[in-house]
Amino acid sequence: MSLVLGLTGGIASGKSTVSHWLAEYGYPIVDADVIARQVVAPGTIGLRQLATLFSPEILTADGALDRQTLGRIVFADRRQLAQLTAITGPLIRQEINRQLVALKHAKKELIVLDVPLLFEGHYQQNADLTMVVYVDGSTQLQRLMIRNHLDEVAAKQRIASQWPLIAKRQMADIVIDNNDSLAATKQQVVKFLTQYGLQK
Ligand SMILES: CC(C)(COP(=O)(O)OP(=O)(O)OC[C@H]1O[C@@H](n2cnc3c(N)ncnc32)[C@H](O)[C@@H]1O)[C@@H](O)C(=O)NCCC(=O)NCCS
Ligand SMILES: Nc1ncnc2c1ncn2[C@@H]1O[C@H](COP(=O)(O)OP(=O)(O)OP(=O)(O)O)[C@@H](O)[C@H]1O
Repeated sequence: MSLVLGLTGGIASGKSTVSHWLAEYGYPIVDADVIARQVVAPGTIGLRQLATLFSPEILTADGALDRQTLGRIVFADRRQLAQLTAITGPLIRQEINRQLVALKHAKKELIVLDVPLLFEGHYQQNADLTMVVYVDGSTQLQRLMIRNHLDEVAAKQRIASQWPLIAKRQMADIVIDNNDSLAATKQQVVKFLTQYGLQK
């Protein structure tokens, strides 16, 4: 039987960093952010629906999704974010379920379900264990501002569009503290793998 690890955190808390390490160990990753891009790729129903709902400025000259512009719109307006999620959410869920079924069928020992909105979207029901990558608010804000070239107001809006990270930490089976160095974080991931007999 496969062990499904629901991996989550807050925006820019270090989820992808941890999932890359787990992928290096050879474990398959079901990555909601990657799927979220696939379901609105050029030519998809998802993109057509977004183009109808939002203003034409969300499309680039060659008809692809201008993610930066859409991000600016939806993270500044909860109503529009809800409209976006109403379109992308079911498409993402369907593809996540499809990948999980295929990986379980292939009897993968560990399947990593990497979903930023794991708890908000009740995806923990699909997981045997949940892991939250945690950082303090000030570190999260700083890393997000640097990575996405956002000012403080825009970065705070993005953080506020998700459940507080501290609440997610309380809900998790396993907490990875990513406040310090990457090496210190990796050590915690290796400890988890060892505890569960997954160190290859
Ligand atoms: C708004 C979009 C176009 C911005 O794209 P961009 O490339 O700038 O960001 P990216 O997709 O890499 O997301 C970065 C992070 O933003 C956060 N985030 C994304 N979508 C949401 C959302 N609907 N609500 C709260 N936080 C979100 C996540 O922490 C995610 O890891 C994009 O995030 C999107 O299409 N979001 C809707 C799809 C979705 O709900 N994704 C979450 C997967 S469950
Ligand atoms: N321990 C660390 N020390 C310094 N920088 C870090 C550390 N961990 C992650 N980072 C940096 O912080 C940023 C956010 O990390 P990452 O992209 O892994 O977060 P995420 O949770 O996957 O974000 P998102 O939900 O937005 O996709 C990245 O620029 C990453 O390089």
